[in-house]
Amino acid sequence: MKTSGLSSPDGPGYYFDLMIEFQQVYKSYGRGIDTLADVTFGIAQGEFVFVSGPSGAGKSTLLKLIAGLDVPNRGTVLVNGKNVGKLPGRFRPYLRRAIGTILQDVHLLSDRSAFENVMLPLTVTGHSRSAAAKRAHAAIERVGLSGKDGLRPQELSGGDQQRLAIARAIVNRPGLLIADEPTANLDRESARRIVEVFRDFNRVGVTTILATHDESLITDYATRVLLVKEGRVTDGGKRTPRLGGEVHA
Ligand SMILES: Nc1ncnc2c1ncn2[C@@H]1O[C@H](COP(=O)(O)OP(=O)(O)OP(=O)(O)O)[C@@H](O)[C@H]1O
Repeated sequence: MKTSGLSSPDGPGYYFDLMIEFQQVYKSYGRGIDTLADVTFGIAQGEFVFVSGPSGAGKSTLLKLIAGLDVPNRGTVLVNGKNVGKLPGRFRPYLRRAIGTILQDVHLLSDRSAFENVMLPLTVTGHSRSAAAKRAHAAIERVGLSGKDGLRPQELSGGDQQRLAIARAIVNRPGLLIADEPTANLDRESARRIVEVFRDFNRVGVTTILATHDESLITDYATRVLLVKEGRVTDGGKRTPRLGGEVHA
């Protein structure tokens, strides 16, 4: 991928492998206030990044811009070198599949089993029913929900519902996983276990971006923090989490 003129927190070479690039991005929702203003940063392939900041700061907005669910008013958002804001409509399904997205409202289908919820993203990808079922079972196993395939979302605990949302997000094997407050409403222990599920995916190479305002999770797990506050994004750079975990390049 090409380099950019961005300053690098880690010296030359860092931006050669950029997966996500924000270049002077502005986003407002038409009330004269910029939710995001002049935001410039890059995320390299394989990073494990937390997006933090107070409620209403713009964390969800930032994630939606990456996922192509919203477009900037000014500036450029590149994902894998593609300008997401200008992506022709016919390419959007490919972007959706390249990014595993877990938004704040989990949007699991309550009238379908856990297995059927995970199968859904595969129905549009042209897999045979048996190949899709194999993948769905593998995804369910990867997030630790084996044996719960037949349960409906409302029969699962809050933590297990998040696991199910993660299984559905990764079933198409995306290279990028983004999750908005995936541990909200979970007790401390369940929250940690969910972050560890994400960390396991990151360890096998999935670039992972988690929005949270939970400082203890950041202390324990973050290898890099982007702080969103009053429309600005401050890059905290690389850090060593309390619970170890290697810092990715
Ligand atoms: N679709 C929208 N239309 C109008 N305003 C919006 C929209 N989405 C977000 N906003 C506004 O933009 C600001 C940032 O919202 P955002 O949801 O990105 O913040 P956040 O940091 O994720 O907050 P929280 O932690 O509470 O989820 C808020 O003032 C919000 O009201």
